[in-house]
Amino acid sequence: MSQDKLELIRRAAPGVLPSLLMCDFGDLKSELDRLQQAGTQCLHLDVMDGQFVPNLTYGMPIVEGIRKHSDLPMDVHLMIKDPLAYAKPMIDAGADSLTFHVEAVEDAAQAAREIKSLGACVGVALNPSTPLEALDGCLAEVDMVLVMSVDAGFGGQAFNPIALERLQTLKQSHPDLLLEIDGGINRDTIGQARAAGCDLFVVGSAIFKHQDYSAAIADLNAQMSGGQS
Ligand SMILES: O=C(CO)[C@@H](O)[C@H](O)COP(=O)(O)O
Repeated sequence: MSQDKLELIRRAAPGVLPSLLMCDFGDLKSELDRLQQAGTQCLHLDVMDGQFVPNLTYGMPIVEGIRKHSDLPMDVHLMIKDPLAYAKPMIDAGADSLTFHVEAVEDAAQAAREIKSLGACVGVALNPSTPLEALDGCLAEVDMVLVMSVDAGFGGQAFNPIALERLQTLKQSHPDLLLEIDGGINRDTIGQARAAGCDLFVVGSAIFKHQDYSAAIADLNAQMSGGQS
């Protein structure tokens, strides 16, 4: 089952995952329709608890609401203090992939095993200030690594290039892992991240600040492949 979910997420690679953090939540159904029409293959959902990060977003009711209106795979990024307490409720609400922060748990390998046993694809995330070695004990247990290129918590921050070295290192040491990047991804940074080995590109501002999501995503895809828009 977790293998099927991994396959679902893998099918979106290489590709752009719109981060719903930046969307119009008052008009969520239209936003989902616009993203689907723009060719989105997978949605990225940012769950924040106001404790692990100084921002608060949403929980299971919104994830469930999105699931009712969209068949797209949902990649859920848990920026919360106690990811294991919410893993099953999030999966029941419709999450296909759950990513927890290595900084939030005592035993990342055990957390990954627990999430996988619930049937989801499992990812581990790390902030720019956390040493890459913090992942050493859990890489054999996860399907995906989310390399943060900003401090988790807010959209619209500047890209931190430390993420590029990390992607290169992980690609070399663990070529089978899915690699995802999140934060400050736009037409200037997406090509560098792809060249560093990244598979999935979470994008907020560089889609939602545009009126035309199709054009914005097409441009990001073109830049990702080193082409011109
Ligand atoms: O998880 C986060 C922030 O913690 C992200 O998903 C942001 O929402 C990405 O936004 P941009 O940096 O692309 O504006």
